Amino acid sequence: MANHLHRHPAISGIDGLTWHEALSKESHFFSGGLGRHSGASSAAIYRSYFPTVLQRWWVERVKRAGKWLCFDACPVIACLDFTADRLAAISPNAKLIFMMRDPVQGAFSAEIMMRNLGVPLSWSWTEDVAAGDTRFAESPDDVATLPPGAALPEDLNQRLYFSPYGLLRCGHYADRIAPFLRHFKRENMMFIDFADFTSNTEGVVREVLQFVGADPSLMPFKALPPGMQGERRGRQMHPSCKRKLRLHFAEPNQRLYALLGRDFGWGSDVVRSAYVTAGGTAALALPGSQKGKDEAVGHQQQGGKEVSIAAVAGGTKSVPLAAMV
Ligand SMILES: Nc1ncnc2c1ncn2[C@@H]1O[C@H](COP(=O)(O)OS(=O)(=O)O)[C@@H](OP(=O)(O)O)[C@H]1O
Repeated sequence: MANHLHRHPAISGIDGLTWHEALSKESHFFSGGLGRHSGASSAAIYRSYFPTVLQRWWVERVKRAGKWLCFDACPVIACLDFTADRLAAISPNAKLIFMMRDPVQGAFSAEIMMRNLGVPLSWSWTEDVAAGDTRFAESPDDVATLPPGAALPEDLNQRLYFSPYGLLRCGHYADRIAPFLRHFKRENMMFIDFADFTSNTEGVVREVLQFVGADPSLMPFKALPPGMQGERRGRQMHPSCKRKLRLHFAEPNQRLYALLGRDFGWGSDVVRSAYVTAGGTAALALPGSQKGKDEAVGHQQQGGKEVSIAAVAGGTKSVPLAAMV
């Protein structure tokens, strides 16, 4: 999406760094790109990431392409709850676009991206689920309500990117959207299913242009290669891990669908999951059931492995994407 928006004559991205393609679309300002004591609350400093007002003059007066718009396609903005009020203080009328991918796919994409960058992760979604598996252990989110201007924890990025639960938390979309709903008008927020973007890229790009107030007719659509594509190099999520993640996300996904009044259909293959309990009795767990309860009921220890049996019932990541300022 960022690559498409860059093509519009009225839209500028950030003036990014060059060593990785992510840095030409993502400021990482709110997650401490300028240091954890930088406050990440200053409008002037945030503005310095973007082209100068000379660009506005060029776009609006010379090219006559409409109102000049800038965007920051930094997914961590929406992964960190404390960013909502900082962003609102800087740009209260920003248009927010949340592009959300099936969080199971998103979690694997995140691991692949980090491994391809050479990050030595101590865990992998390619491994079988084991008894007491720490990959799914909940960790506290002690930065959720960090006050504006407060210093960021030194290990914020490690927690966000390197800890499995840090990544899973990003996929609890209803919870991540909630702070933004408190600080921004609903009509300034747009929600996109990544699957719609990939299957109907032109249509979704056009909708985004209309939403932000850019004239779609000024940008003839062109198919582009996927941005930030992660080479799999034969790596696959372990089936047991995938099932466990499906169950992990079933309840947060249902809350997202209720919040937005729209069923994204992620993991519809595990609509009903029958587990074998330790006593050998099958228990039915529905995606809307209470968080944590499913796992307590449904997993059996067999030779040190945790076993779940999913009954398939029909059918077969963020991320949040951009803040327009
Ligand atoms: N047009 C199009 N079609 C299909 N897939 C696409 C497209 N654009 C981006 N992608 C896939 O999106 C993943 C990268 O997303 P992001 O650029 O948002 O990365 S990040 O979240 O900012 O890290 C990354 O997913 P994976 O390859 O699964 O890792 C990209 O391949």
